[in-house]
Amino acid sequence: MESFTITSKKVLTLVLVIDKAEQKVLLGYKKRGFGAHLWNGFGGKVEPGETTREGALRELEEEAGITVKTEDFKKAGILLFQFENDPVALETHVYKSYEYQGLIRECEEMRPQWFAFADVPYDQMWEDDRIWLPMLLNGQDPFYGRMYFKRKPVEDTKEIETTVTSVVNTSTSTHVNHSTTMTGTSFTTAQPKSGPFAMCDYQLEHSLQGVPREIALDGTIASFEN
Ligand SMILES: CNc1ncnc2c1ncn2[C@@H]1O[C@H](COP(=O)(O)OP(=O)(O)OP(=O)(O)O)[C@@H](O)[C@H]1O
Repeated sequence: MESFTITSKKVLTLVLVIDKAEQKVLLGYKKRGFGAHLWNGFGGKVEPGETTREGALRELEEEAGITVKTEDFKKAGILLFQFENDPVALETHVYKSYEYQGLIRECEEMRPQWFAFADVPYDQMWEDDRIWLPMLLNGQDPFYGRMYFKRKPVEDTKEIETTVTSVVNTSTSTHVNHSTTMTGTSFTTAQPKSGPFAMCDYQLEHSLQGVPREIALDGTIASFEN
């Protein structure tokens, strides 16, 4: 994991609004920027002077036009995204709400749409979403995950061979180690076509006793929320 060493991190947010009665989740189609052409929750960078909660609520209002009351807004977990040969990790604070106020509307960055839990378009989302989003939808939060990404080769050749070298599965944690032979970039069925990165490894712990507040640079949980 030498090439995945990190020296700093950027703090991001990701918000999932859920209609529990209808078993639907609100996602947004990202029209531009990082993760363009993928469906995802709403969120973005936390601005100076803002808490992660404030940043998450602001992005939800900007990108989907809706607000959530503080008491309904729950921290679901933290995901640390690490990229090969990039010392800056993305520490993403994930929030969820079963309630919202206002009218959902599109903006120049995001097109919101409701999806039944069974119809979430995982093949058009970041690859890590299919790992943690089902847990969030099933109420198995709080969770903590670390996801590792490699840049896809530029040339668009045909095949990709993926070998699962180790799988460790316990009731509350999953660790999968993929060794990927990067002979091609045909990520057609299982992976997003448009993203320049491929996930090569991840760790996830869910149903944690507490809600992680921060991840240290060595990847461990630095502190829990009170
Ligand atoms: C690598 N695997 C990933 N899996 C799932 N989600 C991911 C992600 N990597 C980034 N994300 C999310 O994508 C949004 C980017 O936000 P991003 O557009 O960069 O921020 P912001 O809106 O502040 O940008 P502008 O500066 O306005 O363009 C933000 O919610 C962030 O949590």
